[in-house]
Amino acid sequence: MAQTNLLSADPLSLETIRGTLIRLEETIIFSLIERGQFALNPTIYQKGAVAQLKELGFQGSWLEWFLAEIESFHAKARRYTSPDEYPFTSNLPAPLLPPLQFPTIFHPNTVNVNPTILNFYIHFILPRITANATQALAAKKRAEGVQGAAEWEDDGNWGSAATVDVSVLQAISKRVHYGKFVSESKFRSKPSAFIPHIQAGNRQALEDLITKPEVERALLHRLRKKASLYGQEIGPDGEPLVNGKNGVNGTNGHAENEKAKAKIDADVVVEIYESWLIPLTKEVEVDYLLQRLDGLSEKEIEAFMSQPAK
Ligand SMILES: C=C(O[C@@H]1C=C(C(=O)O)C=C[C@H]1O)C(=O)O
Repeated sequence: MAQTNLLSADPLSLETIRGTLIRLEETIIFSLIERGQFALNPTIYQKGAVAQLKELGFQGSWLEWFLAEIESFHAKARRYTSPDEYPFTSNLPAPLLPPLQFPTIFHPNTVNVNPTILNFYIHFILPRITANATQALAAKKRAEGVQGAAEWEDDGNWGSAATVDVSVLQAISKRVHYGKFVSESKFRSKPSAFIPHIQAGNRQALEDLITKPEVERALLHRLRKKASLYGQEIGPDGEPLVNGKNGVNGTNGHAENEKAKAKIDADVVVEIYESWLIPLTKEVEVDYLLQRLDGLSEKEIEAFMSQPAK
């Protein structure tokens, strides 16, 4: 399955959309594994903390500078002209190439939760996925006589860490904003189920309508399996590394602290989805539905109301 359903025969097929969301799980898990190699390096995320950027006249953080530079280049290469990608940077340059003709899929809307995604990435996701590398750096610093806040500064990988941060943020943004495809698909399948709640501004009723607990349960179960599998350390002999009873790596012991050998903690991946990605996706679904009737005439709404369920 591709990472986008725009090129499929029916971009609003719920099955195709869900297939794309499933495919994005690999992208997100592997980019989180990549970022987990480096320590937190908190200075990267502090606005105005890097003197060299201030000398350039840039007042944001190291990460915001990476986002601005990378997304500006991507915009010139015609990225962000498709309905499934949302930049974190505003005022991007125009594309060098003429825009591709994508099908009109969404009703005009202003839904964009990237500021929230950036916020929870920095304050919730990063500390969790960099915990092992940060703890190892702090131990190394203490061995060198450094104590306190300075223990966490830094492993020097500001460029590599921020480059991966941008990849993670773009993958999470695509995944969360796919909620618009889901909502448009569900709306078109039975407009009359949604219209009264949209007209009443009833967020809870709309969220209850779009929520599919069985899909979420299957997703979290699948995600734990994927994160456990992809997070395994494989030894030179091609066998998974686990901590033996004597604490020595090997293939003959019990996995006493499997997490110590995993590249990523499967519980953390599940928590990220359960606490943030799924709720935010549903927020996008509801926000989009609340704008779905904007600009429509009474006659157009009545036509939707009389449309039989698909
Ligand atoms: C994305 C959908 O809508 C909701 C959001 C989901 C998610 O974020 O993974 C899963 C199921 C639904 O509760 C869907 O129905 O597939």
